[in-house]
Amino acid sequence: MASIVVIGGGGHAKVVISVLKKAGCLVAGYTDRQDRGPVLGIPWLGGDGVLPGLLGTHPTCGAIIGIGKVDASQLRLTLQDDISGLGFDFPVIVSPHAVVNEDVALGAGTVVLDGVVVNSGTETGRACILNTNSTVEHDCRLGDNVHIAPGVTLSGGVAVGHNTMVGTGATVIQSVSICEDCMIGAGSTVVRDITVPGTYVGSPARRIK
Ligand SMILES: CC(=O)SCCNC(=O)CCNC(=O)[C@H](O)C(C)(C)COP(=O)(O)OP(=O)(O)OC[C@H]1O[C@@H](n2cnc3c(N)ncnc32)[C@H](O)[C@@H]1OP(=O)(O)O
Repeated sequence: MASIVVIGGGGHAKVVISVLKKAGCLVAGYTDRQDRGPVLGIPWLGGDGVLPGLLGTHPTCGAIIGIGKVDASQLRLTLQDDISGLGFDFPVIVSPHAVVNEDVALGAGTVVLDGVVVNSGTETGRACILNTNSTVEHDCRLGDNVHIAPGVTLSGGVAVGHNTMVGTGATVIQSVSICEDCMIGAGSTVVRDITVPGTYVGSPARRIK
């Protein structure tokens, strides 16, 4: 049976491992710089240096990034690309408690956590996080490494560029585009296109950095 290794053993990894277990995946272990002990019963395998050897013992092993994202950094995507280069597949992980409707395309290594609704016609890039209880309405376009934080609502036809994070509980009205490398503050409301990378907060959201 194929198994999966989780990259990172912190808080986001815990959520991902819980979803993997519910989805019936066999989790081989997690990698991390430090031994955090078993995470939800899943063992530490060592640092990322153990990954090439793992393909020898677990030839059908896939991987998923268990490191969260609270900014517009590229780290998760860089890690995913590096580990893909070793020969690991990055499957799409969807919680059995999420709803992904017809005609949705999710990029490699994207995780869809509990309570998420993704509506028809939406596409995401690679390594995205659709976090707990977020809603991604119809016909949205998300780039690579986008984090839609818990409780966010993206209305229909929204576009979000690579590496952007939309913070907890934020709302984006229909047909708005947010460019790459942005940080949208928790609880903000985005009502106009955002075309310059930066940090945006408030209702309506305005650039502060
Ligand atoms: C499962 C999980 O936990 S996933 C993680 C989810 N986490 C999030 O969604 C975090 C989102 N992050 C935020 O909202 C942050 O406050 C940020 C990134 C927008 C700003 O953080 P920083 O860059 O550190 O800015 P800082 O805290 O210095 O605030 C700058 C100003 O913006 C204001 N501000 C910061 N965040 C917000 C916000 N969300 N809404 C309105 N105003 C805000 C501050 O009050 C401050 O105003 P002041 O200068 O008048 O005092």
